[in-house]
Amino acid sequence: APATNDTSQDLGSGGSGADVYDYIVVGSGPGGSPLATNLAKAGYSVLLLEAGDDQSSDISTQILQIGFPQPTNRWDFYVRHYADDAMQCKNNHLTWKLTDGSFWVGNCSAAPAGATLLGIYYPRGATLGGSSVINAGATILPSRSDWDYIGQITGDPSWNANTLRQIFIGIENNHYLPPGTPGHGFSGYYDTITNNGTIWELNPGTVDVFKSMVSSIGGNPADAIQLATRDLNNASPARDFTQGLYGLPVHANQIWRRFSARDLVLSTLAAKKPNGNPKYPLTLKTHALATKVIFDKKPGRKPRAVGVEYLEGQSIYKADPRWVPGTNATGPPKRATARKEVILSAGVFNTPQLLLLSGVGPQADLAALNIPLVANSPGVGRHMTDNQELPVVGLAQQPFVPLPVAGDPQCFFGAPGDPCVDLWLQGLGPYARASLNTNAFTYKTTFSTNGEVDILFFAIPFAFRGYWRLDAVTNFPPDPPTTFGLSMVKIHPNNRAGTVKLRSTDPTDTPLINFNVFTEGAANDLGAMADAIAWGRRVYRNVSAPTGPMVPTEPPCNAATAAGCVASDKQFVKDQSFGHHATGTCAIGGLLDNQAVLDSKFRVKGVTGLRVVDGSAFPRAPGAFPVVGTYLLSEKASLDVLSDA
Ligand SMILES: Cc1cc2nc3c(=O)[nH]c(=O)nc-3n(C[C@H](O)[C@H](O)[C@H](O)COP(=O)(O)OP(=O)(O)OC[C@H]3O[C@@H](n4cnc5c(N)ncnc54)[C@H](O)[C@@H]3O)c2cc1C
Repeated sequence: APATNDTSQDLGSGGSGADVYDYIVVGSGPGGSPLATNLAKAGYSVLLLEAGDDQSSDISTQILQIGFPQPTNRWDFYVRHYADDAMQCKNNHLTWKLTDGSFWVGNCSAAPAGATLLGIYYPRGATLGGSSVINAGATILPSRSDWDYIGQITGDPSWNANTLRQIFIGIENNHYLPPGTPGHGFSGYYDTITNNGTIWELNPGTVDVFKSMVSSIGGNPADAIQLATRDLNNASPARDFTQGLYGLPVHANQIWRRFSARDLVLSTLAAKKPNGNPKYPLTLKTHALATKVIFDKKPGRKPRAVGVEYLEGQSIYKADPRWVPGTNATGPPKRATARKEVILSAGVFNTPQLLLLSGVGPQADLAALNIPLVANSPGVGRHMTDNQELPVVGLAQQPFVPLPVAGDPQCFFGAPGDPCVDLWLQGLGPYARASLNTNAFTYKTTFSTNGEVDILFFAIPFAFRGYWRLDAVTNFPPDPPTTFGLSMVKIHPNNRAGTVKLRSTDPTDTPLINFNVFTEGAANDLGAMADAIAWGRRVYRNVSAPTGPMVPTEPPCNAATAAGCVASDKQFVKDQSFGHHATGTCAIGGLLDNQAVLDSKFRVKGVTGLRVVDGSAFPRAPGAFPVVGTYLLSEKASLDVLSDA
């Protein structure tokens, strides 16, 4: 049975009674849950601490199409893109808090009097299952070179593309390809699905845009629908180098029920022995905010992680939208002890925060906050990267209206009484079918450094300009129904200049987060994105009637030639691009690289008994989307931890 949402509950079973376990895992997202459940299935007692609660009973967390970040399942971070206020101010999607407590979104020039600038909204999942419960589900394997790169920088031959593909085959439960298709798995836990072409037949306007995209690289526009069902995770060695239109796989099953890391935890907890006792020694505590790793420090030996401190209580972290000033933990910090290891999987912002609070980080930063030094690790909270995104927006000659499907009721995004939810529960209706964002177009710009595609587009009749709270008042008009977005995602960004630093020593405070976008490798990244914008404009102009020719509107540029737009396009990208795939704040690297926080086995350098297994560990952004790569990291780490057990 699903866990309850009661405050600070010990929802598992197999712990030892006292707060002593073989392993303690902090965070239940794609980094933590596979590892925690694998260790428990191997017979080790595991405590899984999760600061959020279990929202399984919220139907919107089950239906992929209506799974948005909710106040009950997210933490709201507000980040900077630049240290420089003037540069930051140009962003059109800054969030401000007004004097009456409400939120307003817009750039600095129009901010209401008295408004307090919070920053650029950057939600993360904070619930059982982490961000995999609220994300868009896009499941795109990293490039082969992303895995080989880790092998190169660490000298560890277990990091290579073939091994990681085998791990993928082991976890995937593919619902869109014929069983036996090479490079895929059909009996794992990670459901994958993509469109079967029907969605495009219902959306002829989108297909008109597809045709122009296909023509732009010399393809046959008549093949557009078939191409938009192709497998983007195919095992061909040419995959990473090949431009074109594909189906975009997502983590969901054949009725588009979201798979998330939560499923792994709940199914492991639910498994019973014949006598009815829990089968696996996994203990889950929700509403448990880890605040510190406890170290055993003996002279002449590296400090050893022996447990964690945690606070119990709902919504005690200040990024929780339900947090109200004065909310406290339900008691003093508790302690749990790990006989073997502590593993941090608290996500790209919270794992470095925890390390810093525990005394592992840049020595000077820790000294400035009077945090006793456990290990000087200059790379903690540094080298953060992100896949910057931006839509190339165009207007069509007519609105994008899908053809009606006989019998389909009007849907209400899961609001009470939504008839589409009732249908979905029977495996029917619009929510049980592919949505429009199940397409991808891979594009190689002239700035690709290794011959691989370096931009991924998804094509939707909507301009996806980033994230902000849905209850905020926005300072921009709604888009007309003729709007289309070629949403671009920068693959292999060169910038790793982002930072996560402590705001204070209060573990319920959010850290200070600055992506320092386009600081490193900017000529390449901005060049590629400007190249891709020019391609998007060409695509729009060549869309056939009745949808086209379309008029490119954003980024705005009235120059007569494509070359004339490059400078303003780059500036627009600098001002308005956004991200939500942050990785790399505790990166794996070579033993001699003092910026590498982890060795190739996820062990935190400078101490023992402590690993980091989540999106923080990537030394470069894994492809265009990080989530499936994070599950693969966790599976690989499971092998490493078990081999040391
Ligand atoms: C809105 C949104 C859309 C996205 N869309 C996609 C997509 O389509 N495809 C894709 O590949 N990626 C997507 N991502 C990114 C992807 O989901 C994340 O990269 C991935 O989930 C990271 O996994 P993780 O385990 O590192 O961290 P998370 O998933 O963030 O999990 C961390 C967990 O740790 C818990 N935690 C944090 N601190 C503590 C603490 N101190 N004590 C106890 N628990 C703690 C949190 O509550 C959370 O549950 C999206 C993300 C968001 C937010």
